[in-house]
This record gives sequence, structure tokens and C-alpha cells, in this order.
Amino acid sequence: MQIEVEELTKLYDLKRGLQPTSFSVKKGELIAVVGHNGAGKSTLMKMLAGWILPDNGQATIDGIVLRNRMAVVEKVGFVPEIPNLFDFFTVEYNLKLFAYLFRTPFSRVDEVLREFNLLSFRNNKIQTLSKGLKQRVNIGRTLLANPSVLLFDEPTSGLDFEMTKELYRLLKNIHDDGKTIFFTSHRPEEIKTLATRIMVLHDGSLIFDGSPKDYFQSEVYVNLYAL
Ligand SMILES: Nc1ncnc2c1ncn2[C@@H]1O[C@H](COP(=O)(O)OP(=O)(O)OP(=O)(O)O)[C@@H](O)[C@H]1O
Repeated sequence: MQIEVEELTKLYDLKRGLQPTSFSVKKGELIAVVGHNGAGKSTLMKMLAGWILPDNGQATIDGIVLRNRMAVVEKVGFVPEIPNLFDFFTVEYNLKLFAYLFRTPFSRVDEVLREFNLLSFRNNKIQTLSKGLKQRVNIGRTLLANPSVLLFDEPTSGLDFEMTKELYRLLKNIHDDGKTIFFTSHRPEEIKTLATRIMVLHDGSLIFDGSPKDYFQSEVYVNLYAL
């Protein structure tokens, strides 16, 4: 297994956060993490990305333990819901800063600019870009270090129809490249068509883990999500 999560826990004021959670993931899975607001999705993503440390439990990604945060940052690309880019620097400068952080050669910056159709925007400041373009830079940034696992927190939130379609294409390309992907989602259609596996979090607990087909026939779906 590529990812082993054992009793991973993060609790804010005893109740909220993520209750002890365990699962394992094979390389190349595309997992949708579903749940109402406050269910614990971002908490799980941030722990897997090494952004916050668990109170308890353990996880390994390609054999690297989460507490080894510098190594995790290079293994796991995290695309937060709100792009964490420097608005007042150019696209290229942002990518160079992160390449430096990830200890990646600057030649990767040109590759990412090309792969993400960003060459003509390289000298534009982030603050002048549309939401869709910012999203593209944000995703390109996470791929600089060529991580084997990618985590997307609500990647389609606030995107219009065209930008959403483009994001699906990007996700598919990244998945076809053999990467393991987690994405949090509220949208049944993307869960159905993109995901190979669904995890449902509810009040901080993992209450469903299975295929999209089983999910849409499950009591969890009927009770919590079907209209
Ligand atoms: N830093 C924090 N301090 C205190 N409570 C927090 C903190 N971060 C998250 N929480 C709480 O933990 C619970 C889970 O939050 P989390 O952000 O993981 O939910 P989520 O499923 O991602 O929700 P959303 O869909 O709204 O992003 C929520 O009740 C939230 O208020």
C-alpha cells in the first residue's frame, strides 16, 4: 500500500476535528472525500499534507512518516481551497520561490509553465489573474517537486462551468500520469464520474469507504445527501 493511515486523530475542543481514522490507499487511486461543512475533510487533508500535526495516530506515505514534514512536503502536493500564492509577485517568481522551497531545479519552473499553458502569463502578477488562472498556477506549483500524492481541497469551489471542465481535464491528466489523488467535494456528478473511491466523513468520523457505485446505493447517501 502506498498510504497507511492508522488511528489518525486531531481534535479541537474534544469534539470537532477528526476522530481516530484508519484506512489504506493503493497507488493511483482517485478518492473523493465527501462530507457536510465541518465534517473534518480539510483537517484530514491538512494532516496528510503535513500542514498540521495529528494529536494521535500515524500515517505513512511511500514509507515516509507524517512527522517528517520536510520529506512529506516533497511527496505530497496540497492544493488548498484558497490559493496560497504571493499576490504581489509574478507567476514565474512564485513558482521559483516554491521550487527553492521544494529543493527542485529552476528548470522545472519552465516545464510547469509550459505544461499548464502559463508561458504568456509568466510576468503577470498573481493579483491580476482570473480565478481559473490562479487555480492553474496553484496546481502547477504543487507539481513542481513531482509529488506522488496530490490533495485538492474543494478544487471546483467558485469555478464556473468552463473552468470546472478544465479542472476535470487537469485532474484526469494528473491521474493518468499515475498519481494518487484525494479531492474533497460537494458535487455528486464529479464524485460519480471522476472518483474511483468515496470516503464520507460525518462529524469527524469516517462513516463510508467504498466504490462510487456502492456509495450511491448506500444508506449513508440516502440518509445524508439524497434530496
Ligand atoms: N484551527 C481550528 N481551531 C478550532 N476548530 C477548528 C480548527 N480547524 C477546524 N476546526 C473545526 O473542526 C471541524 C472540522 O473542520 P474542517 O475544516 O476539517 O471541516 P470541513 O469538512 O473541511 O468543512 P468545510 O466543507 O466547511 O471546509 C469544524 O467544526 C471546524 O470548526
